Amino acid sequence: MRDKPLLRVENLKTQFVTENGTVRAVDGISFEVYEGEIVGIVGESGAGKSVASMSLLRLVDNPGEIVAGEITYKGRTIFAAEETEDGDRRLQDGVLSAETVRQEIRGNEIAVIFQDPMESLNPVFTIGGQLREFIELNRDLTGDEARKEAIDMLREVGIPDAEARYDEYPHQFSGGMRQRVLIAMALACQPSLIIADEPTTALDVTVEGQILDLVDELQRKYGTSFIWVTHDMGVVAEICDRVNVMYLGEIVEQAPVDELFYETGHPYTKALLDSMPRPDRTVTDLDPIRGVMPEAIDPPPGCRFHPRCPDAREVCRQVHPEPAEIDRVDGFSHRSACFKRDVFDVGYDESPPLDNLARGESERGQEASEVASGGGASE
Ligand SMILES: Nc1ncnc2c1ncn2[C@@H]1O[C@H](COP(=O)(O)OP(=O)(O)OP(=O)(O)O)[C@@H](O)[C@H]1O
Ligand code: NI
Repeated sequence: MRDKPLLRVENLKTQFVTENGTVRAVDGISFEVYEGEIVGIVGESGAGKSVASMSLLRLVDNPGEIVAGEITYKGRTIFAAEETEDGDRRLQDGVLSAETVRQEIRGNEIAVIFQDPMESLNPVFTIGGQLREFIELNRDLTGDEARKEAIDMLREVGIPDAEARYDEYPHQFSGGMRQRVLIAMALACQPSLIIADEPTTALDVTVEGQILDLVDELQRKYGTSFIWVTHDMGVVAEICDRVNVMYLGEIVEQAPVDELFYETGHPYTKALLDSMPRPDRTVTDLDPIRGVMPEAIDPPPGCRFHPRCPDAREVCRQVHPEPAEIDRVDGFSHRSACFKRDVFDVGYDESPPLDNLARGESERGQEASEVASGGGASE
């Protein structure tokens, strides 16, 4: 048995009521974060990664609302509600108020790093001033002590000449440097968990690699847990311990990172991996994922991935798969929501294959790439 998780999310649902209908952005996801691990949330644009991570601190913007599920952090209930029969939601007793989550949990316990540092940094104040003020607000340090701590933090995240650059403004820092400042801010309150929503996506790959190395190092030093949101399996491979793969509001696969890469359970995960550049294959070998992800407003019936899945069968169109445990590794579950595995007793093997668009295109795509590699593509 493992220790209790730091964070537990159960059957979380977050929706946006719009003119065109209800967007089921996050539709019943469950996962845990244990102490000291980096947990990835990966998936294509629109999968629900950001809404899911913002829901954890109840930071969903209007008209979004968490409609169901339970979020517990160190034994405190950040959110717990149930859908009533008439479709309303009812908060359970003992749930922290939104105010308490903002004051006692956010920053001190769970910090957030966003993709665009300029959203979090004020252009008219110096980097050092902002960091110092943040430290004064959140920790028992003032004046020179806070200044010294701010400089130490800048040094810690790899800002060269930290003392001199303390007095510079955000626009004098490169994108990578600004992202390092945000990491310093997140770490400044010594939180147990940092939620990072694609913080390296806008950076070039070299700088991205440096930031990922830094996070890895700091994670080891401070033992901080991370939730790392990305659309990039390369990033997942580099820093995550365990991974949640999201598709259209659902977690379709969940596994320790090596298991996900080498014992892939879900065709969507496989498609993400096949579309990832790797040193051992040429660009022409890359296999983009067929079709586009449908709208979360009107998800396909059955398995939501079935219209794009090369392995889809009739049963996949009719029955909706929930993630089920297909293996256990080092005490962690490997869950997949695909009927191909024997744990699902729904007659996948006897079910007729779907001759859908994805299959046709998949076969054509394969021929094309065979031709390309047979032609001796060099780059
Ligand atoms: N304010 C909003 N109003 C209506 N729908 C929204 C709103 N915010 C997000 N959504 C919808 O919720 C779904 C999930 O969006 P989300 O931003 O979480 O995706 P994501 O996986 O983070 O994508 P990306 O990689 O592009 O950041 C999408 O269908 C999106 O259109
Ligand atoms: Ni996002």
